[in-house]
Amino acid sequence: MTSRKICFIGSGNMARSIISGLVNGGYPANLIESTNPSAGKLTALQSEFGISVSHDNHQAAQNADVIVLAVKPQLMQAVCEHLQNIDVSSKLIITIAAGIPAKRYSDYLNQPINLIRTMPNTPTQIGVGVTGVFAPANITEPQKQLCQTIMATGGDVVWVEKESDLNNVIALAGSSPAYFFMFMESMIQVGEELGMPAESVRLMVQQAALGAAEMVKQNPQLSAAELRQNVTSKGGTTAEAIATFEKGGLRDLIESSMKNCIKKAEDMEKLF
Ligand SMILES: NC(=O)C1=CN([C@@H]2O[C@H](COP(=O)(O)OP(=O)(O)OC[C@H]3O[C@@H](n4cnc5c(N)ncnc54)[C@H](OP(=O)(O)O)[C@@H]3O)[C@@H](O)[C@H]2O)C=CC1
Ligand SMILES: O=C(O)[C@@H]1CCC=N1
Repeated sequence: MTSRKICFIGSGNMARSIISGLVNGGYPANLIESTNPSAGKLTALQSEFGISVSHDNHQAAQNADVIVLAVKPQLMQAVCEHLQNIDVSSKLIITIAAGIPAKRYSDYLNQPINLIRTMPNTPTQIGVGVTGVFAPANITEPQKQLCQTIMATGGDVVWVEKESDLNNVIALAGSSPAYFFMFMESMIQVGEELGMPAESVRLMVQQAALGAAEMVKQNPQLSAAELRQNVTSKGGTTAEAIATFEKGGLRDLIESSMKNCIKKAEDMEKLF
């Protein structure tokens, strides 16, 4: 495992997920620092993962070999401008922000930089995440390998050749855990309205989702459609549920949701 010092600028949901993946994946906690303006998240990260924490972005970035930019896109410019007088020529910068083109960061930092753009997702916190990664042409193989090592502690890593493909990654993986949570949220609500005990309802929905995902994973020779058909007895109960989804336009809805997700990322790129 690498011995590079990593600092996270911003300690919100996604930084926490990556830190959790890193520490649980064996990355030394004493090489990780995370910054945030408010104290609560820092205290929690420090006690849970044993990492260093700070309110001082500048000092943390100065001390790090790898800087992970993990603030909201609209704060990114101001956060980077505050770091402008740090010489980052020997550092690797990894951004996780949606909707900011890689080339903008050298303007924000006012110097040439080594930056890799990534799109992780929150299941990274339990080691089953997936991260899309795009490296601009100036990034070296050792820098790519370092990024791969860091992001792989949280799960799978998918490298994309074209930066624009990262917006597809957002729709497929970055944002998509929320789609599945919403599906489960709705099922849990119905189950509870049917009068089943909340704990049993959650267990059934959770295990059905987990089991379905695991079956996709363990049966690469079968398409998702075939796995669905294997559940669906002719004239049976599942067929009725699926027909209701079809009639309600679920497939069109999924397509337009994903396309709107991509469009939002593209629109954000025009703003930054
Ligand atoms: N959540 C997700 O599933 C994913 C998010 N991303 C990207 O990750 C980034 C962060 O998103 P997410 O973690 O969800 O957002 P959060 O709001 O949870 O985290 C952002 C954090 O940045 C902190 N912050 C605000 N200002 C500063 C500052 N000046 N210096 C340092 N930290 C600061 C905030 O602190 P405070 O709350 O105290 O203001 C907050 O803790 C975004 O760019 C997003 O596009 C990418 C993939 C997936
Ligand atoms: O919702 C967002 O903008 C971020 C990016 C992907 C997941 N969360």
